[in-house]
Amino acid sequence: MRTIKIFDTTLRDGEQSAGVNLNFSEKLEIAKQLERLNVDIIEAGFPAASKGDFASVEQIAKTIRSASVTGLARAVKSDIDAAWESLKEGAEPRLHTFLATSPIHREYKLKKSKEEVIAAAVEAVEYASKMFPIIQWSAEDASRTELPFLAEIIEKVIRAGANIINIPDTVGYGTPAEYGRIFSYLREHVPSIDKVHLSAHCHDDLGMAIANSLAAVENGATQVEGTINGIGERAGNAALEEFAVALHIRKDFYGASTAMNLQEISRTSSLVSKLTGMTVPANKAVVGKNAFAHESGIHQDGVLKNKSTYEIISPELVGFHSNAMVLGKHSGKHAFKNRLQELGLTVPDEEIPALFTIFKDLADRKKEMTDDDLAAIVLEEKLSKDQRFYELMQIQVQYGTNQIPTATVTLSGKQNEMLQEAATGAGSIEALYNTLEKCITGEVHLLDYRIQSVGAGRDALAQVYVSLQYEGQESSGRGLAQDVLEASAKAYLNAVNRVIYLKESKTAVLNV
Ligand SMILES: CC(=O)SCCNC(=O)CCNC(=O)[C@H](O)C(C)(C)COP(=O)(O)OP(=O)(O)OC[C@H]1O[C@@H](n2cnc3c(N)ncnc32)[C@H](O)[C@@H]1OP(=O)(O)O
Ligand SMILES: CC(C)C(=O)C(=O)O
Repeated sequence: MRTIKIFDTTLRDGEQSAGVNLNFSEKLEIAKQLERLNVDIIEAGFPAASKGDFASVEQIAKTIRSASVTGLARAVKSDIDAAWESLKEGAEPRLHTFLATSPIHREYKLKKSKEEVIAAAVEAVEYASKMFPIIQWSAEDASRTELPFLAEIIEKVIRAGANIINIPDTVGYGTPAEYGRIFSYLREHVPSIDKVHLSAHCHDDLGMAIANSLAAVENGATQVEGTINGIGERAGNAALEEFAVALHIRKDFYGASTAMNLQEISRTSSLVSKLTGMTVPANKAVVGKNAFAHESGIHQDGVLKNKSTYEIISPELVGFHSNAMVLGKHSGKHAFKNRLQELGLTVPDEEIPALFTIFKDLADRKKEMTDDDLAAIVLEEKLSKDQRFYELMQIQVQYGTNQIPTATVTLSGKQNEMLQEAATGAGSIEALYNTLEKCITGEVHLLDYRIQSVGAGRDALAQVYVSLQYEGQESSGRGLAQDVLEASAKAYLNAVNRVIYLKESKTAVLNV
């Protein structure tokens, strides 16, 4: 089994993502997490680019001990000097220097002939080798470079002292077969190729960064570069978490793995996402919110019978510890009951059908049911079942910017009688609570009212907490509903019902 080295460039190429600007301490935080993830090389920045970049590369090099820290430099002496100054105290100082080789870049950007490009690259590597023990040289835009010229310049930079040769697909133009062929071509046509490591660096402009990286591995690459969550210039880089998990899951096919601590993937991904502000799409492979979610009944049934039916990666493998099986309107009783058990909610079998009806009713209106939703509806149902003296049947609230809010409420009362009232208030909630007060026998004083959403999203459930005084007794109540007003009414009634329940229980005890 070959071990592929992981070169993380989240802090250099990743930070080149439009709109991303990490400060010193954020970069350090990410570098420390990358160390926990156990990547082999951390490209901490481009030291010559700015004082800030220099300082963070320097600090990261001094701090990180178990990974090799590197910095990028053009084929320019002052860039290489800046890189050395910032990296020299690292555990294993390593330079990453590059020069474009493709005809497009030579002609339009560098304005250099092939000979001039070779001379500049060789000079930079020779200069760097007086300082750095390890030098990586990259042929920028390698995938659009004439292969014989690529082989020629690579042979010369190896002789000049480069230890790692990187073949970037700078603009994400290569296809897997084509990109893989570059590696096999170089292995055949560069005489000194066995003295160096070959590295793949792929961009995702055509969505092929991972496929290309894997093709490179099949054709002899021993190092793969990329970023966490695939962030980076334009469409981004190869997502390292996807690459490492692909190798792990398909080691039977690739015969290769990485030293990455896969359990740290979820934490690393969420840290990078938080600090860069680049949210991870829900359907993103390996780290997306839905990556381990099974929504439809047939899939859920299959997974419950044997996970391997629909799950090739376990969430635990990459550090997700909760089962994210999404329950929704297409779910069945098996999945529902199973989820309750996993949440530690013990519900007797005979109560499952009633709960399932409530759940389905809500799921019809809500996109998906989270664990919090499930726990909330089950607790609501379980805990208030015996305490329903006043029960909400219907509410109607009229509200307009220039109108007096008016509420109409229908309740079922203590003796199952129908109670109906209407009242106004300064706002909708006050109108509602004034109406409820008219329905209920006895005096009610509202003491506190709080509302919060259960889970996220516009269709999140509303959880209302009230505290009130009913017939001289303080009580609190909870109400859960998709609508704020309904949740408010339920919370109010729940608090009143608790007082009645307490009084009735005391009477019952006294009567025994
Ligand atoms: C594919 C990649 O991701 S490469 C890395 C890209 N990352 C970055 O560019 C971020 C950091 N860059 C910077 O801060 C700035 O571009 C600096 C500090 C490096 C240079 O800034 P400036 O001196 O203002 O030059 P500017 O960026 O406008 O132009 C780049 C110059 O470098 C030259 N150049 C580009 N690549 C190389 C190279 N590998 N070796 C030598 N020269 C190079 C360009 O031809 C151009 O030269 P010119 O001024 O003679 O035309
Ligand atoms: C500097 C090189 C490696 C690069 O980032 C690219 O070509 O994409």
